[in-house]
Amino acid sequence: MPARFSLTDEQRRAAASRAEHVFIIAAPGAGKTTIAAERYGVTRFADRDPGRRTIGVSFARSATQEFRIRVQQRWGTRAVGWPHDIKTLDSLHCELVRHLLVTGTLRWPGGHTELKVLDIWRGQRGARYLQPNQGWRRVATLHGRDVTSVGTHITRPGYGIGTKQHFETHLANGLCTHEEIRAVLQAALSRDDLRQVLADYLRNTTRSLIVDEVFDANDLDVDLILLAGKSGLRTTLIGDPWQALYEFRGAQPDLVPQLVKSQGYLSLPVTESFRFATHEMRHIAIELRAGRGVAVEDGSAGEVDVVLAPEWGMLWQSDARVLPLSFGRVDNQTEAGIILLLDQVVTERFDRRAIFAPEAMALLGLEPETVQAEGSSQFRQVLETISHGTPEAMASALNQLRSALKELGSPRQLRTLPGSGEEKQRARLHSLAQRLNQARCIPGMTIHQAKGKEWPTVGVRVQPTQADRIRTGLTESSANDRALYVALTRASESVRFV
Ligand SMILES: Nc1ncnc2c1ncn2[C@@H]1O[C@H](COP(=O)(O)OP(=O)(O)OP(=O)(O)O)[C@@H](O)[C@H]1O
Repeated sequence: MPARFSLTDEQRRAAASRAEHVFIIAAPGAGKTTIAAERYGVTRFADRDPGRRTIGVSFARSATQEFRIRVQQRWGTRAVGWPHDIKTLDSLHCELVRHLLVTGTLRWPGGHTELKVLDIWRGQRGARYLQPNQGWRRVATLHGRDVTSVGTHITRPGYGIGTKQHFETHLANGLCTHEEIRAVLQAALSRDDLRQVLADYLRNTTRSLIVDEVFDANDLDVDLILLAGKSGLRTTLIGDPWQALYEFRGAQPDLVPQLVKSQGYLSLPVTESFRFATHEMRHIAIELRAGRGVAVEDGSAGEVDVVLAPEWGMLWQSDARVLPLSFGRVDNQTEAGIILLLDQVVTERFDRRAIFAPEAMALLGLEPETVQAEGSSQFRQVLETISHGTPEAMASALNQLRSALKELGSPRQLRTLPGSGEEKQRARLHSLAQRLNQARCIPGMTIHQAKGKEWPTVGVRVQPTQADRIRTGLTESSANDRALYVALTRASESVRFV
């Protein structure tokens, strides 16, 4: 199937290079995902090596889905049929650990070889939101060939399990999170015998590995790519160091140049960008990348297609025409219920889902099919109540919402929240009520959610200190500056502070 447009010479050279290890570095809109999809097909159909696959990986689920869609549009659905695949790095980790378990190389508690892998522990028995210096948490480790657990100091805030008994019971039930998978894989890679088993597996199953957004890789990912290269896989790394955003997952953009150097990658820069249709945007993109400051004009929410901010809270505090796609992390069942309420509103307004809606349903123990079939009329009544806008209306809407969730089948005890918890939820409902009266709303999302996407006009909402950084110049080594760079380069026509 022909491409919808002709690739440039730079893009074609990058996609079709015969070098075993290729490193493609490209600016926003220069076609990284386009090239990744092209190269996927080139290696997938060129290597007549039945049984050995071409595998494409990326980090976020949304980016992986985009990669898959582009491949299917370009090469047809067969291109990703077995044994070939496009998946997240996290699912490749799971596949490798599964191999170690089914071959008996490692033993999981209870003898499990098929695991249920959660994103986070939240909602599971014994799970708490743990803050640094709050004591110990359990992590998975290897003792000989057995997966077991050990206590460690809490260094990063997040959901975890502090007690040995709860943690090991989950493991013995075949339940874990991606963090346990990463810990086991990391421990396996640090042992020569187990590393060899993984190298053999990669060599026997895979011919070509294509990594999109490689600057989001953490040390484990980089080690795996290194192992893949050493095991004879053709490896392609594609990315932009200015767009590394996954610090929370341990991204270490500095490791990529070391990897590229140590394995003799052929570097192929792709410079021409297709995103920027105006002089204003071309100027902004070039100046920011050169570390120079730019003047971004002020505008109003009414004149942009989307509003981006570093945090969800900043979006809710902005113009009432901005309807954010989430409230952020869901900490309790009432918050989960409010996300489902928001989900109904954003689905109607924008034909897209609220961020964290699936997690909210899981936390409430609700079946997505039931919520879809029966939730709408229940949530409509709650929305009708909050539209009155009074504090009393918000309080009674919360009770109404809790009853609705019970009726939809939530097995959870939906209680009134202690302390200022209830007030916080009323404030959320009030913010949502303000949006319901608007004739037109503009979607709002965090910069992380906007990565890899583009709109004609983009509104950016930042703190005064961040606006100063944009005026004086950004640096690639600062995670905060990189996020600002990603936000400002999402627009094809214009960007405004809102
Ligand atoms: N050779 C080309 N001719 C015309 N349009 C192109 C070409 N290559 C890519 N594009 C278009 O440019 C846009 C950006 O491409 P793509 O999303 O692949 O870039 P990207 O580098 O992954 O962007 P980002 O860095 O923002 O994630 C897309 O709309 C794509 O269809």
